[in-house]
Amino acid sequence: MALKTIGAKDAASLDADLMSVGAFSLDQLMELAGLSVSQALYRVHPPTAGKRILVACGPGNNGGDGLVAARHLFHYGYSPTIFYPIPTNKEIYTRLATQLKNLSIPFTDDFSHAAQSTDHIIDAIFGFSFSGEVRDPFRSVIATLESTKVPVLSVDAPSSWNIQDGPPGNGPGKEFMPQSLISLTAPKPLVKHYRGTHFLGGGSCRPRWRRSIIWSIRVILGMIRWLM
Ligand SMILES: NC(=O)C1=CN([C@@H]2O[C@H](COP(=O)(O)OP(=O)(O)OC[C@H]3O[C@@H](n4cnc5c(N)ncnc54)[C@H](OP(=O)(O)O)[C@@H]3O)[C@@H](O)[C@H]2O)[C@H](O)CC1
Repeated sequence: MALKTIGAKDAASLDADLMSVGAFSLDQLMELAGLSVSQALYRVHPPTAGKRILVACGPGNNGGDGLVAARHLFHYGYSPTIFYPIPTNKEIYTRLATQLKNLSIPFTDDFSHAAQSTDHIIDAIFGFSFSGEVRDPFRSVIATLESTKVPVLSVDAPSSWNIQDGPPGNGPGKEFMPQSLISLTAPKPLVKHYRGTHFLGGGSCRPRWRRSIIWSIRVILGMIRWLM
């Protein structure tokens, strides 16, 4: 099924419109994004399948979605562990990290070690603002995601993939194909290279294709309305 997609530039300007004309705050959008991520994880990996969830968080808003998702997962009964190697100083991220620490959710510095004793991984490293080749300290993290046998749910984009063109031609990530992907706001063009379970917001695109088409149309109409 061909899905309508929006590129990185349009996704960023849609978010900017939501926060200006739409009067949403970043906290609200991130909370909804992280909640959707936690629900997608629950769908593909209920707690009975294993409660240990390793959440890899990058330095941008994609990482913020991961921090929010971890809090919700804790309240569903999972045992999340956070890998967050470049904690960002902006207030929103420090509050999200404090909320997790207040719940005694552990943070780890060693991703490859943590990946050996977890039941599922959430890849919230890079979203639609990723560009170029993966830089350190994330190169070895992407290599671990690529080689691990543990299932991975990627948030908005499989980290290391070009938002427009999909997997990189070489370097870390060229073989990375997460078991699940959740697209936020709308699918990005990279989804045409994706093979796996695909969620849109909180709903899976496979069995719920009618709903995803309607949802995509709503997003496009919304974009046109904001632009006029
Ligand atoms: N509407 C929604 O549903 C919402 C979705 N959200 C999520 O936000 C991301 C986009 O967030 P953004 O902060 O714009 O960017 P990213 O998180 O994708 O990444 C930015 C950081 O990544 C670094 N970066 C970029 N390229 C590389 C690279 N090649 N190697 C290493 N690091 C890289 C970048 O560093 P710079 O030094 O380049 O600035 C940034 O630190 C979207 O995808 C959703 O997941 C929001 O929650 C809002 C609501």
